[in-house]
Amino acid sequence: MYVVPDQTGRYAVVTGANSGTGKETVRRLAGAGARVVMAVRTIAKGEQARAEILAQYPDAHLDVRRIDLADLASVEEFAAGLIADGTPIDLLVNNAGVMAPPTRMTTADGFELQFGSNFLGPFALTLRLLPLLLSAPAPRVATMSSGAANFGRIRFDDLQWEQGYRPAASYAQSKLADLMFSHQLAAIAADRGWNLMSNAAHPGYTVTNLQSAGASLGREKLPWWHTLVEHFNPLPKQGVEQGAEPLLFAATSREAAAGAYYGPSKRLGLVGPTKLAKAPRRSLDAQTNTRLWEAAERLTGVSLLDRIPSAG
Ligand SMILES: NC(=O)c1ccc[n+]([C@@H]2O[C@H](COP(=O)([O-])OP(=O)(O)OC[C@H]3O[C@@H](n4cnc5c(N)ncnc54)[C@H](O)[C@@H]3O)[C@@H](O)[C@H]2O)c1
Repeated sequence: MYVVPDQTGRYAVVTGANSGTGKETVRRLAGAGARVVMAVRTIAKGEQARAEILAQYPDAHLDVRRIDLADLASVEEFAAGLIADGTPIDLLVNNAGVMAPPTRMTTADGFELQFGSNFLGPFALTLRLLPLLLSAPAPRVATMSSGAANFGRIRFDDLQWEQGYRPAASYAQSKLADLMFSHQLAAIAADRGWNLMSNAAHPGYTVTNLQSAGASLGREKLPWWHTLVEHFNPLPKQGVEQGAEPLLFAATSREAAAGAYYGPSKRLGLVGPTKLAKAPRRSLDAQTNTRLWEAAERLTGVSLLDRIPSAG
């Protein structure tokens, strides 16, 4: 079991903090002494998770705040709240995500739901919080990708899946985009001499709400392929305590490195202790990563130069 080093004095923001690996990440960060902003879409669910964590760690400093990553105005409002507070952010954990709505859905801004909430929302959030991150002494941005990134391809000619939506391929694209974003942020930080560590993780196969039926995704019942996977799947699965470890390692370990990608080490990389994961080749091409970054700046209207006027 990975032991999170002392986080006393560190201020963290975790998205998707009310369930799954996000809630476990908050629990372990709080247990190690961090103050944590629990960024959630539904305040009541966030408060419920907060109460559960406080039952274990009564002295934890947990602040539940609303963000909808599928709505750029909500991302801006959330960031504005933190900017108004002015507290330097030591750690941003881009954990939240959705998987494979059976039919094409869109965000408030008209983006395909997975590309919008798994990649563009976190992209805008990270850029908006950069000034607060860069005012912390040793800031980190840990981003949750997925083994699905291995099967992803960035469809620059149809990022929003307007020509033939495929749920799993769209999820894979969004998670590859997360990894490319993490690599590109690390490259930018190195280039500009920022003391900011950007890295990424994937949780292997972890039992969470991600795979459940959910009316909010238009999924009254599980997709057929998921039922097959559940019944015949010989793949190992793990609980959130284990599944959150690569992300916690990326976010807190003194051995973690900028630009690195972490995942479980055993049985097809789906379970087991954390180790460096092999990033898909497609996530390592600097030119393509720059192209994706520029597309994200255009689509979100949030750019690096706006955030850090003196940069460049
Ligand atoms: N569980 C797995 O096996 C697995 C595998 C690979 C990657 N992942 C990744 O792990 C991360 C966490 O997922 P999980 O497995 O804990 O599932 P989960 O469904 O329990 O957690 C996802 C969280 O994201 C939040 N979220 C979704 N859309 C949001 C939005 N628009 N705005 C704000 N929050 C939003 C949800 O409310 C929830 O709290 C995701 O990024 C997912 O892609 C999970």
